[in-house]
Amino acid sequence: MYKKLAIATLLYSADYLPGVFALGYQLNKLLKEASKKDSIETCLIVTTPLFNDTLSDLAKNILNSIYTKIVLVNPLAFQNESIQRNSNNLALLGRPELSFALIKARLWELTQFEQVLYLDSDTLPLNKEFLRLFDIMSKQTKSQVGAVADIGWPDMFNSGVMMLIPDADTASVLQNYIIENTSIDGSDQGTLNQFFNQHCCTDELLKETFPREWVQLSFIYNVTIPNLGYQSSPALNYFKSTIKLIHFIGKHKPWSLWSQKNFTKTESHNKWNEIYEEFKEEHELEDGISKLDTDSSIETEPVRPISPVEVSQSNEPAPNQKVEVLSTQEENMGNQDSEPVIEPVPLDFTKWLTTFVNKDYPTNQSRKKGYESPKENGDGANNNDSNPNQENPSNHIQKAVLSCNQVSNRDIKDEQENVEVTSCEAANIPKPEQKSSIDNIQESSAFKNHANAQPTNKNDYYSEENSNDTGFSPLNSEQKGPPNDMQKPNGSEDHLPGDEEPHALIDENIQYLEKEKEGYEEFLPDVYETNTTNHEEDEFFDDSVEGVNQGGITSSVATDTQKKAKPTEGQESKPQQEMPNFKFDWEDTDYLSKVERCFPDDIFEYAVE
Ligand SMILES: O=c1ccn([C@@H]2O[C@H](COP(=O)(O)OP(=O)(O)O[C@H]3O[C@H](CO)[C@@H](O)[C@H](O)[C@H]3O)[C@@H](O)[C@H]2O)c(=O)[nH]1
Ligand SMILES: [Mn+2]
Repeated sequence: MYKKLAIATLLYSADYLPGVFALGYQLNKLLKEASKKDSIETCLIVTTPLFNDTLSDLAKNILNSIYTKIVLVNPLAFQNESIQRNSNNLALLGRPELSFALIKARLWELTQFEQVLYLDSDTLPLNKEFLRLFDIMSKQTKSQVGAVADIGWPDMFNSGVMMLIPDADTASVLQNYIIENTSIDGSDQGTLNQFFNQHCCTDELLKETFPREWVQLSFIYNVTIPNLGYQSSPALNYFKSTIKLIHFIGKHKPWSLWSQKNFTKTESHNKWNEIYEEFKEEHELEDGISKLDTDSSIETEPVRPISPVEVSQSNEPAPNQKVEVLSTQEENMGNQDSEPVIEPVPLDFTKWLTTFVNKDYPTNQSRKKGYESPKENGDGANNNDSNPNQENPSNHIQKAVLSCNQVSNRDIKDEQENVEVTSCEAANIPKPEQKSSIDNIQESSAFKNHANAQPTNKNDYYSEENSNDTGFSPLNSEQKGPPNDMQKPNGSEDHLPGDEEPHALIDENIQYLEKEKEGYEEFLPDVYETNTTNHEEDEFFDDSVEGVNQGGITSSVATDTQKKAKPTEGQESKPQQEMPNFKFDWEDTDYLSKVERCFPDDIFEYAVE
């Protein structure tokens, strides 16, 4: 009797679609190669409003064709409160968009599967060997999670690759745990570690009876990039041939313009681009999407999106499609990338994304045109007037955001074609042989148990330094706003997920993700206004500041990176003194006089002078 197995990934904002596409495409390829296509489902967990209201039919068709099951999920109960509670710790990561990643807790509700391999959408399995995880974890129990040590704090696991056993009780206890506890990192990784990982139990007595267990998997199943560790370069050489999966952690994903400009020569990013190109070819997306030449036409030429009609006409309608839904309400967003582009860029993400976002959606909403500089609002006042209903999830988030649909709205405002999506059932699948099932899962009702014997929260060791290492934040000026469906959940403490009313798809309830301007510029070249740009960002693109110590601000690092660290394949062989020197704000001390950071490729190295 075979187990019902699945590989699942997550999508709660449209800007991660490229990752979801490339991953889904690669999964299909490798499952086919391993002759496991019939025995392992590929499952996309996607937030309900994003799927129903934001994504275009084309995007849905493609998703349907590359994932066998699409599960619509709604926010966790008390999402808003959780985000609020976690905001301080999340601020240490500088990744406000991850406030919503706690929705990964819903993975344990996928009880139609006996075992699930969860993969972040920024992961890329390199070969079919990654499927060995199902063998390695064949005796897994529901109280265990299989995962790889996180490079930032190796006593914790990275939650981007996890083997898990879906289980209603575990899901219930976990969701209550989320309600009652603060996450170490403000997001899912902290909470999942606190919940499953015995090493996170700081009380020695409780540790002995810790009810759950992290089973540590080999790093080769989740090689996070960039890897800042001392041993990373030689180890990478040594273990290279054994690597099964790579994971692009941090703010800059391989499909982002920043990465496309800075990481084009690295092997891992080349690999991702290669898979993405194959994906495009298979789906005949070559024309009109993500084909960008270098000239000024970038900003002036109208987008020629591939119409959903073109796709659906050439494909069979999907038989027996159904949707799984897990609960209440949630966010969506569509964002775009780009910036004042002067170099060839493989992906024109703005054009690309507007093709995949429902044309109707942004035009129905009022949204803000400018952005607030995060530095101008140090008190955390809510300037987010495009989100009048938003319940001040965190000051950090509030001040760091910008209405994300501006560009898509702008780019598509003249388009006559409106894609009306009224139900998931209407979606077609492009390839008849690849049938996706979209199901509604009713949320399990018993969420009343409380987690016991949990460690107390220790937030102090997740310092900014650590977050830099883990999240690659020193080089990253991007800031993404969280999905902003952060309205107060219906109910009070005793309102449990099972009691929630079914999610209603009402436009007014859908708010817009906003993005901090600093990072958002990557996505929004044509709304980039220099007079509202903070000084640091000007410097980001300004050659004249090369070599100038910016006083330890993040953008100074980014400036150095942009101009000096154009990584090339042969860079490793250069003498150390020719390497670019990166200074992080936390290094702006005596330490800096002794230590030089180099950025030979996409990996940092230390060199003591
Ligand atoms: O705006 C977003 C952000 C995230 N995701 C999804 O959530 C996943 C996690 O976010 P990601 O950007 O991949 O996080 P990492 O940079 O990998 O950061 C680390 O920290 C996160 C927060 O704890 C964990 O979720 C990750 O697994 C862990 O690797 C993504 O892959 C996506 O599947 C979205 O759909 N939209
Ligand atoms: Mn990730």
